[in-house]
Amino acid sequence: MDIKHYVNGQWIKEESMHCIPVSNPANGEVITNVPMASKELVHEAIQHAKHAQKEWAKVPAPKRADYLYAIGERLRDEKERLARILTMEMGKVIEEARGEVQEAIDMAFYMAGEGRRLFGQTTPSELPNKFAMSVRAPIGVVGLITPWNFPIAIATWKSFPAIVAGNTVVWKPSTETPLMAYELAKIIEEVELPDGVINIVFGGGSDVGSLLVEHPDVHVISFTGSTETGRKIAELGGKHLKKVSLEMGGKNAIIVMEDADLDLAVEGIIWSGFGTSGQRCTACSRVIVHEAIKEELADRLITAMESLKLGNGLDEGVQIGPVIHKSALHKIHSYIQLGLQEGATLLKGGRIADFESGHFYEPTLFTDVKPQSRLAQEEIFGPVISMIAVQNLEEAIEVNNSVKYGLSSSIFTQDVTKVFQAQRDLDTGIVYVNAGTTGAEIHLPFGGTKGTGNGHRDSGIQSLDVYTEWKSIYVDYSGTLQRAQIDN
Ligand SMILES: NC(=O)c1ccc[n+]([C@@H]2O[C@H](COP(=O)([O-])OP(=O)(O)OC[C@H]3O[C@@H](n4cnc5c(N)ncnc54)[C@H](O)[C@@H]3O)[C@@H](O)[C@H]2O)c1
Repeated sequence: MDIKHYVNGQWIKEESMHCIPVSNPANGEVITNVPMASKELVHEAIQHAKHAQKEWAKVPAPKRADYLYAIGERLRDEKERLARILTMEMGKVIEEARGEVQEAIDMAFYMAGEGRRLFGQTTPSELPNKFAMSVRAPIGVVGLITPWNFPIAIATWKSFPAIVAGNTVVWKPSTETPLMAYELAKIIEEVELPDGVINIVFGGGSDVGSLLVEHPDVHVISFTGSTETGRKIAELGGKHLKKVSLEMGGKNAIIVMEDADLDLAVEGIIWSGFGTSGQRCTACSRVIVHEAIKEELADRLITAMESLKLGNGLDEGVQIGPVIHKSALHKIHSYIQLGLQEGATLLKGGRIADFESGHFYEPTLFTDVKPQSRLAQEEIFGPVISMIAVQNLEEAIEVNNSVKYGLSSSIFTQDVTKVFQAQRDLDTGIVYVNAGTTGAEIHLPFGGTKGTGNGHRDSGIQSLDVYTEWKSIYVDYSGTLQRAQIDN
C-alpha cells in the first residue's frame, strides 16, 4: 500500500521523498513505507489550513457537524476492515482493534451532536439595556501529534472537537502506525470535507513534530505521547507562547483491599495489565495489595496467567499480541533485570517469548516490589505487573500517589467507606471502583495529573476547552454611552 500525505484535499507524493518501512509487529513483514514530509510541505499544509480556517469558521456549526456524521457512518461501514489493518500495523488483538475503531465512530457522532450545542453563557449586565454573553470561538490552526498505541482513536478525540468548533487541523501521526491515518484521510476525502480542514503530514517527531510546535501559524498543539517528549514540546511551545495540551505517560495502580471480590480483582488486573500487551497509557503496572491477601492474590494471578494465549492478534482466541518493535522488547526486558537487581521476586514470565518471528514478551508478575524502586516508579509500557504489599488503605493511597504520573487508578473493595475515601484521596485524573484501570468512555474527560498532563483533557465536553477561546460579548442597546467601571 502506497501512502501519501494528504494536504488541502490532495494526495501528495514528494519527488525527493524519503520513506521508512513499517512492519507488522506480529511477524516482521513490511506492510507499507511511510513518507517523511519535507519542511516545505509541512509549511504548505499549515498555510492551507490557515487559509481554509477563515471560511470553515463561517460554516454554521450544525453544518460542520454534518461532515462528522458522514465520517462516523463511513467509519461504521468500514469498521471490520479498519480493525484488521489496525491489528496489522499496531499489533493489538482484533477485539481491541474493533473497540478502538468503535471509539472513533462514537467520537464522530458525539462531537457531531456538539455542533448543535457548543453552549455559551448569557448573564445579566450590571447596566440597564445592555446584554452580556460569552461564546466559544475557534482558535485557528490546530497541530496534532499522536502516538502509535491508539492510532485512530486518539486522533479523533482531538480532531473532531477541533473541527466542529471551527478550527482546521494539521496532523502528524506516529511513523509506526501511518495506515490508520491514511485510511481516515480516504474517508475525509470521500465525505468531501472542505479542502484544508484536515491535513495529514507524515514524518519524524523532532523534524515534522517540532515544526508544528514552532510555527507561528499553528495556534494550538494537542499532543499525546511520552512524558519525555511532552516536556520537550512544552518547552518549545512555551518559548512560542503557544497553547499546548499534553496527555502523557502513566504508572497506574490497582488497589486490592482485604475485603475485595478476588475473582473480579484478578480479572481486572489481568485485563488492564496484560491487555494490549501493557501498551496503554492506562495499563495497570502496579498492584497494591493488602498484606493479608497478597499470597492468595499472587497464586490466583499466576493461575490466570497460565491460560493467556499470545500470538498474532488477527487469530481469534489470541488474548495478547506483540509489542510494537524490537527496541520496546529490549526495553521491557531491561526492566526485568533491573527489578531483580532491586530485590523484587519474579513470580512468572520475565522472558522474551519464544516465537519464530515478531516481538512478543511473556506476561510478567513480580512481588515484594519496593514502592520507591525504579520498577515501581517508571513507565515500562509492556506486560509487567509489580505487586506491592501494604497494611491499610491509607498506605495504599500513599503508595499509589508516590509516582510522578497521575493518569488512572482503581480500587477493589466491598466497603463503601473505603470507596469514598479512595475516590477523594487518589490523585489521578481517572478513578475506577471494582474495575481495572482501563476502559475510559469517550463522553467523559480523559487525562491525568502531575507528569501525565498539564491540566487539559481529551474527550468529553471538556476537550472543547482545548480548541476554543471564550469570547465575552456586550451589546448595549440603551442609545447612550454607558460607562462601566466608573463608580459615580
Ligand atoms: N495520556 C494519554 O492519553 C496517552 C494515551 C496514549 C499513549 N500515551 C503515552 O504515549 C507513549 C507511547 O507513545 P509513543 O512511543 O508514540 O510516544 P512518543 O512520545 O515517542 O511519540 C509520540 C508522538 O510524538 C512525536 N514526537 C517525538 N519527538 C518529538 C518532538 N521532539 N517534537 C514533537 N513531536 C515529537 C512522535 O513522532 C509521535 O508522533 C507512552 O508514554 C504512553 O503512556 C499517553
